[in-house]
Amino acid sequence: MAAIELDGLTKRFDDVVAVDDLDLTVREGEIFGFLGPNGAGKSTTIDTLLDFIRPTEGSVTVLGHDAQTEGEAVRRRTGVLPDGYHVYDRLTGRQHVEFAVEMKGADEDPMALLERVRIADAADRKAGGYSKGMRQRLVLAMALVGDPDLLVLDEPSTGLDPNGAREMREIIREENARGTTVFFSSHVMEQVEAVCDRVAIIDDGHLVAVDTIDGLRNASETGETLYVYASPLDEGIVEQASALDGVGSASIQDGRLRVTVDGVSKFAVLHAIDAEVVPIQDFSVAESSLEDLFVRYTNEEREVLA
Ligand SMILES: Nc1ncnc2c1ncn2[C@@H]1O[C@H](COP(=O)(O)OP(=O)(O)OP(=O)(O)O)[C@@H](O)[C@H]1O
Repeated sequence: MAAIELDGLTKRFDDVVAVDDLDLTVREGEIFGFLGPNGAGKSTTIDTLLDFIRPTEGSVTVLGHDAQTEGEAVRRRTGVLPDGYHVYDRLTGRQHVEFAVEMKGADEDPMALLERVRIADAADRKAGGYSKGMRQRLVLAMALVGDPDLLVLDEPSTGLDPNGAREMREIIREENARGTTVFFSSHVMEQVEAVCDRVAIIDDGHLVAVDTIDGLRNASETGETLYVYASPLDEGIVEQASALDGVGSASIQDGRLRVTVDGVSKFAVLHAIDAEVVPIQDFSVAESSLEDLFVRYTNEEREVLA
């Protein structure tokens, strides 16, 4: 059974089409990244999963339940870390979790949940004194009450420092290892690349890609990026390099010529740069990051629509 099944999901707000005919399947047990630039439709999609927003057209099925007619069953089995969460400054961490346990009619030990999100040592401090990362983990502990089968995280790394983001990734992995499907939205590519089995990219309400990160790399043929050390480097050189066969894009970055290679041998491109554009002093090769892929997919989509 799929953890999430969107079938022709469309949501219009007056004349704004926030989500347009979205088909998407998230399998049970996956860590699934839902990527898109600001305003792409991520939060709107997430809100339909929990029946906070009703689709204009299409259907949403979560853990085998219809999100509209069986919303309560969905919410019982789903833990949510919302984008705009807040904590009560004057209550302790433990009190927050106790409250969530009571609300869900569960019988879990709040301390065990706080341990899972690694803030047990601050359990009896007031949440008003927690850092942003601690507050977020506290809300995550509340989302974990009732042992959800699906965890929905809306932008879980926003505003976290690198340590906080890493810790969040570790917690996500641990929860997944306990058997929980994780669906999280993000525009922080690094976060998604490090932890996801598959990703979907959405732009302007449309689904533009669904695949593993390796699959996206192969499909977009942006297998590699070359960094070429040469002198002189100027816009004329960039223009000449862009025009070479097999070059996706060229730019100057940190004093190097950055060239993406599209479906041809990198050596052919290096040779052409050296022979026809500028003598190469040195070079390095990097695999495309998800960030490159993301920019490419979302830009292509805009070009198609233009
Ligand atoms: N309640 C609403 N009324 C009118 N328009 C809305 C409403 N909610 C969202 N939209 C519009 O729908 C589109 C998608 O918004 P949404 O918040 O789903 O994007 P997002 O991908 O979550 O963006 P972000 O990364 O900025 O949170 C945007 O154009 C937004 O302005």
